[in-house]
Parts: sequence; structure tokens; C-alpha cells
Amino acid sequence: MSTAPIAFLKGHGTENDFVIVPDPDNALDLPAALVARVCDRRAGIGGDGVLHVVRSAAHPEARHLAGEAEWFMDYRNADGSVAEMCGNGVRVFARYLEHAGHVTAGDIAVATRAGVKQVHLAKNGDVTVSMGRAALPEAGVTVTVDGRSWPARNVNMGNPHAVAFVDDLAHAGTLYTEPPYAPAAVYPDGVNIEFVADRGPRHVAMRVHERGAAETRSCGTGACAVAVATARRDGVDPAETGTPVTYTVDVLGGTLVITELPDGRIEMTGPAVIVAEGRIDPAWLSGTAA
Ligand SMILES: N[C@@H](CCC[C@H](N)C(=O)O)C(=O)O
Repeated sequence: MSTAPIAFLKGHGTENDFVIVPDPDNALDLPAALVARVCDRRAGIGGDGVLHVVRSAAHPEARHLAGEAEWFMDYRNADGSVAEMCGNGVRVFARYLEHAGHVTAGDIAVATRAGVKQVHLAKNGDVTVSMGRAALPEAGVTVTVDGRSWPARNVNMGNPHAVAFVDDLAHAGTLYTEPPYAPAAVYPDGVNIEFVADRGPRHVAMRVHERGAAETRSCGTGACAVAVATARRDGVDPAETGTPVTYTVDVLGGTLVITELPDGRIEMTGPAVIVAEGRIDPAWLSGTAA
């Protein structure tokens, strides 16, 4: 483990918060245990995950994308596990690139494990990301909390989601631990679980238990999965009508606006903020701090 100080920033998108670690040349060793310590809200900096900022050309998982996107979002969950994609993360990642002077406001391509995402930094502070298309595998699961069970729609946004419609978001319980679901084999790599309640026409609210992070105050890929699952539940499919459909998704930390286009591509818009920057104490990093 490195004992040199590590520069970091803190940012969030609708209160899905991240520790941003700039490392253009991919020189840092970031084992899962260190990521988990950094994300610890009491003994570390605290965050739902780490945005490791690396030039695509310098990362073995992104080298092949370097011609399309200069920067790679190496996303880690709070428990140190690797995730394919983070919708709020990629918006905060783009905000960081602007903050650091690597890009100017406008359109930016960001490489992720789920492919290259196009991000637009608007002058009003909103950040829109083109998330690609949702996959809707047939196989779903049943999710159970405190004796209540719901069928959950399987939606893949580059990462896996199970979307359950509930009458009351309180029925999701504390979400301190992952709600049991069955059959487990539907999600061999784990899953993010969203609970959704109606708020009005094309307007829902959700809570989420994130794989690798427990309950978070927002999940961008989750909000997209929820918008698509809700549209299909409502009998709406832009591919059939030729008309884009927009859902407003309230999360605990704010609101995200999700539009599905007739070609299936999904766009998500919301805020993305840089909050602070600093350096991680080398003594803490080396484990010698009291
Ligand atoms: N909060 C993110 C999703 C982060 C990854 C997720 N926990 C997973 O393991 O798939 C988002 O905004 O999409």
C-alpha cells in the first residue's frame, strides 16, 4: 500500500457521493481494502464509491477506448468491489474533468466498463448523460422485506437492477442489509434493488439498495432502470410510438429526469457538484495513524 499522500476530491450527484481520486497515469495501487477504508463514513472520508480518474490509454480495461474517450471512470463501490457503470458517478466525473481544467463545458466522452458515455455539461449546472439502451431480460426475481414480497423487473443498464413496485416506500424497510431475493441465480454477480412508488403521471419516487454500498440517497443507473420498468408497466414504449417519453424520478437526495428515445437510448439529467478537495494523510494510509 502506498504511503505517499493521495490527492482527492469529494463530489455528489443528487447526494450519491463519491471520493474522486485523480490518477491520470494509473500509478496508484487501490486495493479493495483501501477503497473500503476511504469510503468509511466514520474512520475514512466517506462515500458511496470511488471515482478513480485515469487516462484510458493508461488502463488495461480502457486502452481500446482511448481513441474515443481520453478519460476512463474506474468505478469502485464503497465495499471495494468493481462495478461496470455508475450513472451519477459519470456525471460527477465529467464535472471533475471540467473543474480540473481537463475539458471545457459542453460535450465530453467518458470511457466506462459499460462502454463510452457521452456527457453534456450545461451552463445551468445540470449534467446530462447518454446512458445507452436498457436490456430487459425475461427472468425476474421476487424480493421480500419484512414479510411482504413483490415481483421485480430485471433491467440491465450496464449493471444489474431489480425493480419492485410498492404501495409505500416505507415498505422497503431499513435497507441496512440487502433484501432477500429469489431465485438468486438470476443475478450471479449481485444486483442493485430499487423500490418504486407512484407520485403522479410519469412521476415516481424510489429508494435503492445498491450492490456494494447498501442504501444510497440516489442511483443514476437505478433511476434509468426504474423509468424504463415504469414505462413498460404503463404500457409505454417509445420504440412503438416513435415519441420520446420522460419520467421524473424522485430519489432521497433530489430529482433525476430520465428520457427514453424512440431508438431506445436513455438520457439522464441532474446536478453534479464538487464539494471539497484535499490530501489523504500518509500516516493514515500506511495504517500507523492512531
Ligand atoms: N450509484 C451508481 C451505481 C453504482 C454501482 C452499483 N452499486 C453497482 O454495483 O452496480 C449510479 O448512480 O448508477
